[in-house]
Amino acid sequence: MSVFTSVSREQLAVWLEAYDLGAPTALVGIAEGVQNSNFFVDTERGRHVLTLFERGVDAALLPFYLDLMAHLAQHGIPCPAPRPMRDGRLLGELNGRPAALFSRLAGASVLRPTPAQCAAAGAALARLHLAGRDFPAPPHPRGSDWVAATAARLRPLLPAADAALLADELAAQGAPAAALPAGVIHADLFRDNVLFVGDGDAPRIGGLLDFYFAGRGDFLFDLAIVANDWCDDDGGLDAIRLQPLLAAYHAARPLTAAELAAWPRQLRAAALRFWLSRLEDFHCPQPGETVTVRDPDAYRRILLARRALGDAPLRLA
Ligand SMILES: Nc1ncnc2c1ncn2[C@@H]1O[C@H](COP(=O)(O)OP(=O)(O)OP(=O)(O)O)[C@@H](O)[C@H]1O
Ligand SMILES: N[C@@H](CCO)C(=O)O
Repeated sequence: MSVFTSVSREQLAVWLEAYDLGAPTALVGIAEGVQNSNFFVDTERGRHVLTLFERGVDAALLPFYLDLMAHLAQHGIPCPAPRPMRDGRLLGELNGRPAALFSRLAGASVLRPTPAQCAAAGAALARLHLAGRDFPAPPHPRGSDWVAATAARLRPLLPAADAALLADELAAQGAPAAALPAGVIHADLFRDNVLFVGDGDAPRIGGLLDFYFAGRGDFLFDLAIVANDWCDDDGGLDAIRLQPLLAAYHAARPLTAAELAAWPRQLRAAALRFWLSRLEDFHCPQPGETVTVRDPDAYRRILLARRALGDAPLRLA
């Protein structure tokens, strides 16, 4: 279920008067998604997606997210482009929620990506990093401060073995060994946030969605998030999918020696971040938040498997 706040055709028609897009011709709630309320909206002048932002998204950061998506779209990244109102505003309010209208993108997400789709995702991530490199951004909201605070809050709630694993991993992460190339990162580019068109052997990316964890961060952390989700094989990393992902990323933005050395640790940092957020959603659900809890144990398994890989630098084939 992903329409948490409903919108009537009458409300939509009034709201659309602020835009230069004509009257609405269709309004359909979107079933996918677990955080915001999304609708396909057609008007006399185009096809759009309407998003009502629910409580899980930090409303203070919405102007940044919308400006970022506008910037990336202008630089050729296939992300939803916010539609400006007649007076230039990107963000409005509908039915008591902050709301925005976006370009409707083509394609569908895939649960089992092919090697070619992994390569397309790697290239798209590198292009996103290059396009957002100089865009002013606050730190992404799930960085080291959030990790430390969330770990401290969760530790008393966890079984002893999990609390020990958490403490050990935090100690192992420690301070970064070297500054890594940084800029705007997506920070949540899971498979369900990428739309593909074309078949699995000749894919084209139709859309990169859901920028609501974006901010400034290490590019390698973003790549590790993608590798952990796209290339996981029951905890292990599947080389058949990982190699094309990394090679395509590297071809568009070559990884530095410091990044190759930091890879094992970033895989663990990325696994830890999602283990913690899933544990937080499970143990400390926020009143009024709509987020569906995803399995924390999947990321506990991924963290354990990445720890078992050791510290050898990444070697690109
Ligand atoms: N601009 C767009 N063009 C086409 N489809 C879109 C667009 N934005 C969203 N969608 C569709 O809506 C679905 C839900 O969107 P999204 O993933 O942003 O949901 P959410 O609830 O906001 O976030 P989450 O990823 O946390 O579930 C997507 O899977 C996709 O099918
Ligand atoms: N991608 C996240 C949820 C949405 O941020 C997860 O799988 O835990």
